[in-house]
Amino acid sequence: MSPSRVQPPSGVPPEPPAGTLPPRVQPVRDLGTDRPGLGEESDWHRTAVFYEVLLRAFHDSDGSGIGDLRGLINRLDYLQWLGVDCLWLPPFYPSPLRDGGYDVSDYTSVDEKYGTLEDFAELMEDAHARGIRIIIDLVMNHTSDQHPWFQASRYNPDGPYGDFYVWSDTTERYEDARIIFVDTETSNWAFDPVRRQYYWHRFFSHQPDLNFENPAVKEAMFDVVRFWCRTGVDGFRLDAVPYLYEEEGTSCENLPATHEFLADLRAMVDAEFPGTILLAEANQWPEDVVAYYGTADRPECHMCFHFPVMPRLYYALREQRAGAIRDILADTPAIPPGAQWGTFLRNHDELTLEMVSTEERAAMYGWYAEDPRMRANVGIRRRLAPLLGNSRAEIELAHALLLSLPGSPTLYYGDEIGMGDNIWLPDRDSSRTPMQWTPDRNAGFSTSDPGKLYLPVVQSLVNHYAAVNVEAQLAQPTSLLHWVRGILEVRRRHPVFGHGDFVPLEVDNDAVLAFTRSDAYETLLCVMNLANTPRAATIWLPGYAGRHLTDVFGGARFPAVARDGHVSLTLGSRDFFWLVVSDADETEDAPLGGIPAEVPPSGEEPEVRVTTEVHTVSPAHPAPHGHARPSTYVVPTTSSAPRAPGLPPTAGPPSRAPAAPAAGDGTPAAATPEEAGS
Ligand SMILES: OC[C@H]1O[C@H](O[C@H]2O[C@H](CO)[C@@H](O)[C@H](O)[C@H]2O)[C@H](O)[C@@H](O)[C@@H]1O
Ligand SMILES: [Ca+2]
Repeated sequence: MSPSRVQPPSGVPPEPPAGTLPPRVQPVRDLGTDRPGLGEESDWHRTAVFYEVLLRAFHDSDGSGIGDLRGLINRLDYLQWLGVDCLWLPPFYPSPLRDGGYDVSDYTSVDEKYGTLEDFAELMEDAHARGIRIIIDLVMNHTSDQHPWFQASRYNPDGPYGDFYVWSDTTERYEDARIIFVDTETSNWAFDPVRRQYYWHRFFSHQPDLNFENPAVKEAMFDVVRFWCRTGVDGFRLDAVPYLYEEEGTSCENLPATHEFLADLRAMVDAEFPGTILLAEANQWPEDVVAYYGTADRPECHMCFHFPVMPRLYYALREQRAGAIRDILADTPAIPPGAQWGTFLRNHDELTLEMVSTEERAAMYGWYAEDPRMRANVGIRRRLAPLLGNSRAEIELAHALLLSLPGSPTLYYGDEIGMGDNIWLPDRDSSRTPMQWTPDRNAGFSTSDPGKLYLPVVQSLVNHYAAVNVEAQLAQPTSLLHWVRGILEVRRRHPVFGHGDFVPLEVDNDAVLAFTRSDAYETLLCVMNLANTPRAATIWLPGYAGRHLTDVFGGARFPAVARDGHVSLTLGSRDFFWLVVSDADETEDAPLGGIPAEVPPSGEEPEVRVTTEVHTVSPAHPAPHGHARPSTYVVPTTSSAPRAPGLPPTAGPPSRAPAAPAAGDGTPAAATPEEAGS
């Protein structure tokens, strides 16, 4: 069938001149070859803590009811105070917003609802000035059906965009490809009445897939990447990356052509914008995901999200056994040097259950989605705190797992205060509601009329914004917010969590997960009780006989590893330990990974101090292989953050809560965001 030509109705973007590339792939202003940013440190992503922040949900600066770039700029002090290293911004491009912005209608602009490209440049500058990096979402697989490329493709099949999408006269192609959005879609093909052909779409029918077989599509996408690199972004989350190419007789996922394209993209980025990272969103099994790291000769992505481990953290908590976590990590192949996993507890999508067995999925629906309204596609559309029954112990344990297992963690905005969700909203909007800053109107997110908000603030009985908000938690020293900030600080002092080896340990109790993280400078023993009752466990640490164990949070000394290599510990309900493993002859005064804590022989709680001074540290924590920690390093601290009067006191470290350590003079170590002027 030859496609018939139909004239575009008024309102359809004009056809670009034949033979030219799309008009919006050149930078609006040329930022030159000097790329603004934090420099080209190649390894930062391996120790970074990421924070996913939805622009429209974070802070509304102008009372429009929609969060915006200036709002985020205003809240950078909060994020610096919290201690995150890199923001991930989901799409903020012009979009009909039928899929939260993942339906892009212009790749090289900012949607005017959020601000301007100049605002974006200011965000980059201000974030970098605070030592915070930014990666942005790159939605390559598909566009919105409103994108000028698609409109041109529909109306002029013989024009320059005629072959930009995957068109077919029949739906009997690629029949082995599954449907991903099973709640709404019945086919991966949709009929276009203008071109009178079907177009391919892996997601919503309003998101036609681009045709990567067309070299012009590849070039156009490279130019999009160049455009944003010139603004100084530190990297890209590559959305839905397994689906770029299609091939008859396959699942149309993870195809060799997709890997070839990614290797070419990486080569371009390395050559033209070194230091820019690529993070793959490939919701696949580990053996398929590791292919997205590429090979030494043809590297692809620096990071890949580890989708299968995420649901197993939740599974293990309800099953009260560590086996699911141990097994999936055992099935996870090694990754190349310099590469890193991306881990997370929640994100802007449903808690996907694609990477669990049918039996595990059924169990998780039973445990976590008792109301069918809580389900979406193959997953659960709820936030972290309500998923875990708002149990502080479970939320802490989930974070302890996230922050100590291999990978660089991503936090989802609002989870640091235990924000709730709203299952009465459609689709994944249930967990995309406005950030809760204060107990005031619109939770301090916006000054607009409440009815004008892009989504209502959460007003559920348990998670009402009047109770769950940043201001209240800043004022409460034992709040979840202070706890999260504290544990991020502790993690930062132990880069071994980012790049150390992971070794699972033998334990005599199924509820207890134990492993070591080791690098050339230190070894940490991590022990977690997944059960909601106390457990005693004997852990085998071959090679560590006689070593001392010291709690990283408070510096308390634990019984040493026995001569036969075992250690016996008792853990409370949902309890965990992070313990420094040190040589027997290392002294009582050994600093704990950057916190100059003193460990009194009596076993009293030590006083914990943080300063900005350069400390000279004895080689206190040699790794098992005998390497010494560098003798001098700067203790990281946020105490130099801007201050203002009215700081609510932060607590000294409670027994299990790694709250923000106090400064040496006894004053709280860091300013609140309010003090910092946000
Ligand atoms: O752009 C379409 C979608 O792309 C991402 O989807 C991913 O999330 C899906 C669940 O919502 C998941 O099943 C799929 O495997 C992923 O690629 C993006 O994160 C979504 O928000 C978006 O709708
Ligand atoms: Ca595709």
